[in-house]
Amino acid sequence: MLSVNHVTGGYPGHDVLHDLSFEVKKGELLGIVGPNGSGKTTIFKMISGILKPQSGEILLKEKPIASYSAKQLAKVLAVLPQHAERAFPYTVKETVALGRYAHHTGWFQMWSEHDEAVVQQTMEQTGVAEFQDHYVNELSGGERQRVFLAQALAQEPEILLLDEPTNHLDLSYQKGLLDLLKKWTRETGLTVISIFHDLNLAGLYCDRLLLLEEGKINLHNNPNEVLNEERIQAVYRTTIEKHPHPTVPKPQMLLLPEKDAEELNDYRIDERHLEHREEMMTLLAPFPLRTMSSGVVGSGTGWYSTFVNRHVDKSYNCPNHQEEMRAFLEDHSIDPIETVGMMTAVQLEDVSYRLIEHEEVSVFIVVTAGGGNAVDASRSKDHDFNPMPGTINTWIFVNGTLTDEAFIQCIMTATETKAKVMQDLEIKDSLTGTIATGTPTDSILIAATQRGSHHAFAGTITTIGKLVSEGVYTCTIDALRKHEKRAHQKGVQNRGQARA
Ligand SMILES: Nc1ncnc2c1ncn2[C@@H]1O[C@H](COP(=O)(O)OP(=O)(O)OP(=O)(O)O)[C@@H](O)[C@H]1O
Repeated sequence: MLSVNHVTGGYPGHDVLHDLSFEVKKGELLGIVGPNGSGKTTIFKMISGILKPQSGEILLKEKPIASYSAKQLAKVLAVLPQHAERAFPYTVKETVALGRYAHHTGWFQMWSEHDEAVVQQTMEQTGVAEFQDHYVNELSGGERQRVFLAQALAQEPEILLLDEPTNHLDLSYQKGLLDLLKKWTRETGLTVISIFHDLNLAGLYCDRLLLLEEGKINLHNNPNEVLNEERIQAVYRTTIEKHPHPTVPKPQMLLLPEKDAEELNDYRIDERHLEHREEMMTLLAPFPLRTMSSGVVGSGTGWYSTFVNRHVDKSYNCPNHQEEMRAFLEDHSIDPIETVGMMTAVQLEDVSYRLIEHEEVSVFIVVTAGGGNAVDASRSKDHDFNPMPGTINTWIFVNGTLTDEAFIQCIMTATETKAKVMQDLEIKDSLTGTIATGTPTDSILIAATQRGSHHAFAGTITTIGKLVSEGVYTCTIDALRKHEKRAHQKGVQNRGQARA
């Protein structure tokens, strides 16, 4: 659809673009990103024929841009400029109708039914139809932006150039506009090239991104490749972090205010963040932690800031326990999207937690445990599948930065430690009579602040491994003993009542 070949040029005495080459396919949504002054608007001006390259050429549908008359170009290409603030005393409908100019052959050509239908449709699509008789200069910035978008669409272009289209739009219109553009590219083959300052929006919606740096292409590739943390930090010269989007497989670039970044470096998750609420225990982190977990919600890997261990009755049996858990969290004003949530039949008062430190790193361990349902993993084939609410739930908060490998090793270290606790306390699998290794529905959470000291490994004898094994060992023993004591007291009580 569009081919930019070795384009160099800019303004008199000021070459802005240096040997730019890229192609845009029909139906593609290409995002142009880059710091202020990197040449985004300049390349737009060249594609729309306002500026001529000093060397190189731009082909639109295989014909040089320069060979199109203004009217021919307007039939193929429409532009929504950055500052769509040209307020003049026309009504919304009159303004949108100007977009039909390219389709009229003479001054006196009649306004056709098709013209009317296109104008009405684009006004509907952009949400401006309801004020079509208002004057443009009486609208808000966002409303005006949508009017000029409707005008560009009324041109029925094959390619649409948008300079920061979401600039004046509120969240709902940003999403609405970008969803619509994406739909058009897919369904009608409209090609869209858009400048974005918001890298997250660009990453969410664009098929590919063109990253400009000082008038040159730094990278032209899919969003995940372009939105690389080191690359964006270097090009934009600022501190950002790349996080996976919580619900769609797209990258999100997060800005960290310099001061906060420093403050958060030695931020420590500990018992200050732990809260007991009715039926549940929560840990609320002030920022999302990188997690790997086997929770009922928020399981797998992600970034979560709320951690819930919920008490349920032993008889809890729900066909869709994830959905039920989400509804439970919502009922308690907890956003399930932000949450790793687990269940346990153990009384939450019997929790055991402990912060263990070594020099600049610390680990906060929280365990609830009951051994009544224990199983020997080496004899699991002897058991029927009858999952009960998890009885050993282990939370490991690492106040430091872990690699993915260290996350996995943390899980191994904690699991080995738990099995050793079962062995040392001689907790048996009631079916096989052998020493158990855990319970069939135990859950684990590793959550790291990803700030401060860096740890590549967390096997048993590494710095992190030692903290994890010590914490998990002591907390699991403590939690199991508390649980056992409660069970014993309950047994004594029951026997007493029976005798009475
Ligand atoms: N009319 C002009 N005459 C001379 N130089 C200009 C003109 N317009 C822009 N420039 C210069 O060209 C360079 C690139 O500007 P351009 O507007 O293309 O950047 P941009 O990437 O769109 O920036 P922004 O993100 O700030 O909109 C800048 O150094 C700018 O000062």
